[in-house]
Amino acid sequence: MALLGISLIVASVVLLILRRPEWLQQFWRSLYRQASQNQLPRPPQRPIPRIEEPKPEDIDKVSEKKKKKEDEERIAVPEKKVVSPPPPPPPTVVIQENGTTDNPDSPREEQTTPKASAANPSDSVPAFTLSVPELPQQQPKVEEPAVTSSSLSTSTSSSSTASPSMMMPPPPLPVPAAARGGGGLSANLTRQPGTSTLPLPNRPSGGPLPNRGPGGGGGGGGGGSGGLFPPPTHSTKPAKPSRAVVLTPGHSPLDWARLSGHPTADLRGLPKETPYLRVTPSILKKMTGRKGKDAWMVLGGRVYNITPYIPFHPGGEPELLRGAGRDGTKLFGEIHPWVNYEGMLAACLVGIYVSEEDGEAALAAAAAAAKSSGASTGEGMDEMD
Ligand code: HEM
Repeated sequence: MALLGISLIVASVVLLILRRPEWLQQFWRSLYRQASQNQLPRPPQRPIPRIEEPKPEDIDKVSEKKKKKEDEERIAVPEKKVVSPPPPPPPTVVIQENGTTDNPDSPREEQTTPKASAANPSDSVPAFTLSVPELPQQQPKVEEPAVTSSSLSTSTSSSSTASPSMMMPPPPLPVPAAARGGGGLSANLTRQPGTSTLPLPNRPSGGPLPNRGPGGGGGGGGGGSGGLFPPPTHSTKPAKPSRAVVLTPGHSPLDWARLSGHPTADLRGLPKETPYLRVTPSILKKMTGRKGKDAWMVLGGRVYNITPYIPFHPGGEPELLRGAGRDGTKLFGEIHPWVNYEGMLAACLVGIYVSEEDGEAALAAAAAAAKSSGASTGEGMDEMD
């Protein structure tokens, strides 16, 4: 009889575990809540053995027999139920309750395995609420078209926040360029003083520019119709027509480079051993390239014999001789400052340009050198004396 009673008790316990009636789960919940309030970090499986009714260890052994009876009575459940009483889901659910302070719904508790379910979907949006306040701040700044600003959800707000930083400044308006077209002369002038950088980017996209007119460095004559893009120094219509001459064969710039570029080239027109001379103004003014004399020219404080270069000068002999017998530095710079005269005339270097006092000694030395060589330049030097 005792055995039968025990078996009945065990059977009832097992049945309770399997069926999990509603009142039992609520009972467990309340128990676990009390326990969790006492100490928060608590393993979920702790309260289980307390709640269980007094179960002697012997019962486990006997329960196998009683199991068959239960099958006959109610449900056909395999041996799992006795071997391992399933850990009740309520503990895990209770943990969630501590955070949300809400009681879970009863029908959801029927799940055997606890699943993460959004108990309060309305509360799970704090991440979006953070980005929301940024929208009203930046929308007035950007002034975007209606496409992006109309329907902006919280997710797209991040993209909208990135766009203003990437956006370029407002494009140059064509209107001021057109308005500026009226004042033809002011085109070049306005670029230099005030808006130094702004007009430049406008130029390619702004359509026709105002007339460059006679101002600037280039547009000399009728520059009114032309002058779209090139700056004044590179205008399509040069101020003066090209004065370049047709060089005779064998006198191209490349030929001059080949002739004067040789290391041993000596085109000074002086005896080879003659040192660099101190050329005074009185000497220089006689070396004009006329009357059988060489043409000397001062460029940058140095005196060059430009005689051998005459047939190579792209500007022609008359132009080149304009600077002969004098200091042609200024004239040279006015016409073609980009020309590297130092390199081109290195083999033609006679000496340095000095004052009369400083050049007396040099004059005597040069005269002596000229007498010893008897060259044509020697005659010139004699005349200088
Ligand atoms: C100071 C006296 C000089 C005058 C008045 C003079 C004048 C000229 C002129 C009118 C031109 C033609 C420019 C054109 O294409 O329209 C020219 C071109 C040229 N001259 Fe002279 N020149 C002088 C001295 C020199 C000297 C000493 C050299 C050599 C170092 C030289 C080298 C050149 C070169 C290389 C060109 C061609 C430039 C170019 O095409 O860009 N010139 N010169």
